[in-house]
Amino acid sequence: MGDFTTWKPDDAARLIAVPGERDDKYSRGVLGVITGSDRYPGAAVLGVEAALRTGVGMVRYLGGERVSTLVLQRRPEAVTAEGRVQAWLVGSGMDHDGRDDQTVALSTAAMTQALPTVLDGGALDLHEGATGPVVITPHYGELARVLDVAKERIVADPATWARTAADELGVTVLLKGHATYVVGGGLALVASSAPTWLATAGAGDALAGILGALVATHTDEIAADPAVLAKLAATASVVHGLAAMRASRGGPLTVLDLAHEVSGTIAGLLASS
Ligand SMILES: NC(=O)C1=CN([C@@H]2O[C@H](COP(=O)(O)OP(=O)(O)OC[C@H]3O[C@@H](n4cnc5c(N)ncnc54)[C@H](OP(=O)(O)O)[C@@H]3O)[C@@H](O)[C@H]2O)[C@@H](O)CC1
Ligand SMILES: Nc1ncnc2c1ncn2[C@@H]1O[C@H](COP(=O)(O)OP(=O)(O)O)[C@@H](O)[C@H]1O
Repeated sequence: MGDFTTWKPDDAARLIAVPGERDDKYSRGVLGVITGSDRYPGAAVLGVEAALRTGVGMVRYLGGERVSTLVLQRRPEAVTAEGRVQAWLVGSGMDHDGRDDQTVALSTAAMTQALPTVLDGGALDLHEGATGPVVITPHYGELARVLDVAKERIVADPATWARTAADELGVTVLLKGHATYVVGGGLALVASSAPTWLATAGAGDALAGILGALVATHTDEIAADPAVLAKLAATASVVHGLAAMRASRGGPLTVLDLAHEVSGTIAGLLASS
């Protein structure tokens, strides 16, 4: 993996924000989430579930009525009213070619608040209008679209393309695959703790939720040091991979089972650090 540093569970454990006695739901961090669409409503449910399992003061989900109803049916903890947030997660399950007016307006407003933002799925191109630090989470096909290169070139050398993307786009890049490469803030990290059973629809939506929660609970640290965003991205990948191991137990997994295992994965990381 060349000059990429392997990000290990011990490293990840240091990037978990444990609430203090004086913390409340607001001081811990509020994650604003603009994900899902009528075409892909499940992506919103999976991302919110994974974010809450990662630990965050509040998830504020903003989306269409149908998707909001599905999110609330699964997670009544989610707040669906607009309000202040510390970080954004935008784009998982967003219909890239058919973003509706409400989604465009919400996403555009989110991108100009100078807050740390995770961009996934159908919102990867919104990094251009962002005023805050951005981490994008493409798979190979999505990065090919963003950079307008053939997917085969990225498949052949993902580590190099993760670097190229970070340089060209000026954002932190988390490039998903069996090994996940993270480049940003002067760091080049790789996480490869995931079982191959993780190659299943919706797994990336859960990863985005995990990362969103980690970002929302570290906004002061990100403001102080841009490299923290890359460390959080690699941590999300490690947590995701370990939770997938626990959900899999050597066999197939479902993404909700993975999300369920995130809480125990984090407890395990903290206990062994
Ligand atoms: N339950 C839900 O609501 C779910 C919602 N989801 C949401 O759906 C949206 C669309 O996501 P998507 O990845 O399915 O399609 P899209 O971005 O158009 O891919 C473009 C092309 O890229 C390729 N390609 C794809 N994956 C690849 C990979 N891992 N590694 C390498 N290549 C890969 C493939 O090209 P091919 O290999 O066929 O040439 C594909 O045709 C997105 O917002 C997501 O969040 C999903 O998470 C599923 C569960
Ligand atoms: N062969 C593999 N081995 C381990 N993990 C994989 C493999 N292929 C994909 N993954 C992981 O599964 C997830 C798939 O995400 P993504 O492609 O965005 O799917 P979706 O859009 O359906 O959620 C990513 O976290 C990626 O790192």
